[in-house]
Amino acid sequence: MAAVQECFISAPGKSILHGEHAVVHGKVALAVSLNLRTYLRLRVTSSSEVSVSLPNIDTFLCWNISVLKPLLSHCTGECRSSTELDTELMRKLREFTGVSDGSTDTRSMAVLAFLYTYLRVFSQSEILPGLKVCVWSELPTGAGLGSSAAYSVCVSAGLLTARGTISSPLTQSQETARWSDEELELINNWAFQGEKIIHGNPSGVDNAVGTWGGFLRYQAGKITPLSNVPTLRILLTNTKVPRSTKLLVSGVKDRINQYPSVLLPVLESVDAVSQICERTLAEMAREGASAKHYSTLEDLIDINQHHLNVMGVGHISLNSLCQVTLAHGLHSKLTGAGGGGCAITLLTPDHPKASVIQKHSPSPEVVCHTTGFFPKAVNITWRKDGEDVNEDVELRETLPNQDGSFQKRSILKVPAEDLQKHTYTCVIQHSSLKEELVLNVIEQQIRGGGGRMPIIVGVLVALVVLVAVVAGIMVWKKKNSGERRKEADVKFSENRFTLSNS
Ligand SMILES: Nc1ncnc2c1ncn2[C@@H]1O[C@H](COP(=O)(O)OP(=O)(O)O)[C@@H](O)[C@H]1O
Ligand SMILES: C[C@@](O)(CCOP(=O)(O)O)CC(=O)O
Repeated sequence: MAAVQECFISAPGKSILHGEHAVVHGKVALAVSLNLRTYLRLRVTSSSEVSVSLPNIDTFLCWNISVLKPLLSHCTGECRSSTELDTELMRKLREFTGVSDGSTDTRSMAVLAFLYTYLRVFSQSEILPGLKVCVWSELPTGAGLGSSAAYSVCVSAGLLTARGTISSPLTQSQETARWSDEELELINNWAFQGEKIIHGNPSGVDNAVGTWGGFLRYQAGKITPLSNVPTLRILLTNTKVPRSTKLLVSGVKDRINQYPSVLLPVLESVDAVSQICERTLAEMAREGASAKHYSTLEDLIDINQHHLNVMGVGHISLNSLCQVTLAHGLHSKLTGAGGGGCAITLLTPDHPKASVIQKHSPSPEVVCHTTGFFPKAVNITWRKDGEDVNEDVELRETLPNQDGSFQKRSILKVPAEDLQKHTYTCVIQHSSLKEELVLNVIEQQIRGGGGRMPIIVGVLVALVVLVAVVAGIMVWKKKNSGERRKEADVKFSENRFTLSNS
């Protein structure tokens, strides 16, 4: 396979709905990719140096290839295996970089993971190539959103592409291209090694989401994409309390060893939480979301948050976040390794607020406008003296609001005299309403259910990183690309490359 000289790759972060920590011990986790990504630009150079820029962690390093080559002296035959960590290479790298075994230092971990992958991927090639690599991210580092996995996925995909082990997926005429499942699996395996270096004992769920994207069920290495899921609104809040995944994961292990009879049933219970959640989401997608479904999801969040506290990965900042949201009727839990970092809050359906407006120019018409509702599905119809009106109706597209709710309008063309002679009503049906919302045109009412969400969003806004719509594949947004697109040749969006010439 021909190696490429230059590539631009990105991988998403993730949020775990349920199953963090338990997944390290073979239980089920449910996780979803975020529209926050890590980016890598790699260039093969004719120089004898490998230079790495990691601006998020203030790290800019350069090595001469002649000092790296001896680190591979033990490598013969099987040295390119992507499934097992080469402990001898790790020992040499620790000696070379001066990083101790128990270190959790951000820069050291990132550099070790990069050098390890570089040396192993190119261990069987004639020469170690000169490279210029830059990795940067929209994800907060060490906040539970899988920044280390997104980093490892980008590094693995970039180096494997440069080595020619996986194909360059783009041709000149293509805007998007996909790696094959085999190639994605290879990227994922190598990324898992990177995760082992950074985390110590990862389950593999983070790199799986970073590689495949979308909504996944993960258990003991088995990755199952879940497509039959409803759209949920999840508020993601960063407590900004720093913590180390590596220490938290090993702390849970110690606790299990100390109190197996207490902790093992807790892990079983978390497993059951993930499974009930999965079934509930499938039911919501199949039958439509009901208040009972939401109540189940809220119960599961509360139960799991208690379990995570029992595992010893809670934090006072997370407890107060849960209390603040609960005071407004909303349920939260930590996401990722905990000990600080991020939490998720399930936002509940919102009632539509509605109004009708009469317009006389350019032609007489009435506009029925409804906004602030969630989920997206809504029905707006018109009635004349109680009978449905289907003619002269222009139904506009449902549009998103900034807070994740939606708005929609319907326009009825009707002569002014008809409005005097007949009773026209606009009727709104939405799953959050017990009864349909009926607005009389002449009264020009402004009505609607009282939404509590604006208050909540206001309360949390200082902490909010992102309001994520969590379901299905999160497509990379062009409008957010700004400066990045100018540099972009190739993007890796979930499991796709996207060519960007602008
Ligand atoms: N943008 C980045 N540049 C370099 N290294 C990164 C970057 N993002 C993450 N990392 C590496 O991943 C580590 C964070 O991993 P971890 O503690 O598991 O947190 P997270 O929950 O964000 O994955 C950092 O210490 C660093 O080594
Ligand atoms: C705690 C754990 O379940 C998730 C860790 O996620 P993060 O590194 O905090 O983003 C560990 C793992 O699954 O490897």
